[in-house]
Amino acid sequence: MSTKITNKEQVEAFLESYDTFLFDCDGVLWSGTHLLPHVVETIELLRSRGKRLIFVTNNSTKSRKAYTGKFAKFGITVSENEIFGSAYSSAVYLSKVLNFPKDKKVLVVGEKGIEEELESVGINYIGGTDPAYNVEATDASLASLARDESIGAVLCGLDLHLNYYKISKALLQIQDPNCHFLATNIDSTFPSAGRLLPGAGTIVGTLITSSGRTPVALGKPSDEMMNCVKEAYHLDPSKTCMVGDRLNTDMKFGEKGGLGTFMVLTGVDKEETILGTNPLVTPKFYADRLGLLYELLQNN
Ligand SMILES: O=C(O)[C@H](O)[C@H](O)COP(=O)(O)O
Repeated sequence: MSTKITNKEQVEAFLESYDTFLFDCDGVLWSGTHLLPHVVETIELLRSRGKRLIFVTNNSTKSRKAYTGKFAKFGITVSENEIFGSAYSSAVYLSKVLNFPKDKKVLVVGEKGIEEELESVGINYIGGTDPAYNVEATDASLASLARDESIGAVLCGLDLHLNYYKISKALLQIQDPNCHFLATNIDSTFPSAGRLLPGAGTIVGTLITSSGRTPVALGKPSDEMMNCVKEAYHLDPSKTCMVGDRLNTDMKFGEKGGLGTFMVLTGVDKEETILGTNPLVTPKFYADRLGLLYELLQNN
């Protein structure tokens, strides 16, 4: 049974239960370029109560460093080490878990965020935002594709400049079973300006369908990401709460990791889904929006 937070006493009890909050970003703090109501005030409230905040996003288009800029534009001061994105999680996995060889390269299907995080851990890559991959698919360009033995992994995330040539190149590589197939995340959609847009999972899906392979996914709700976050921040799961807008990523991630869970209704999943029969996860708490925590405390 999920508790809906609707009054001041519930907010106080909720805040008392946790000392660390993991925040999803899209659909919780903002929707595309639109900041959600009283988010800044709620973050300030939590900081004033001495809470530790970590922003855990599946959006791989920006690196941790670039994310600090996005937060700043919204008037939220966040340091780089408070941000943990799926691009970084993927870079850590390649470097620490796979010990990715120095003489091999990662073929990136994705954006600058992935490139910058791979650079931060010293991993070589090709593809990504390189204009040389903006190639029209013609008989000639597709015939010119050849498997590159120096590529040891394909890492696929949200790619806003996707094209058939790039996908064909990635498929050619993962047809070799020795080439790792990784996905930053597999979200089917993400909220932007009140609508849902196709998520990284739809792009990864083209490679899953064409190759018949399943990637190792490194965003929420993967254990790989949770292990990485737990190790980086020495979390006490019983005092940590995952805040998100989506059952199959954020809430699942929190539940599997043994954390408290708090869902807001400003993103992908709605109240009917939580209250319906057999929801995928039952969040411990939920509320109409994150900013309500601040708003309810203003009432006498
Ligand atoms: O990659 C995507 O599909 C989106 O960027 C992703 O869904 C956003 O993730 P969130 O910030 O909600 O974790």
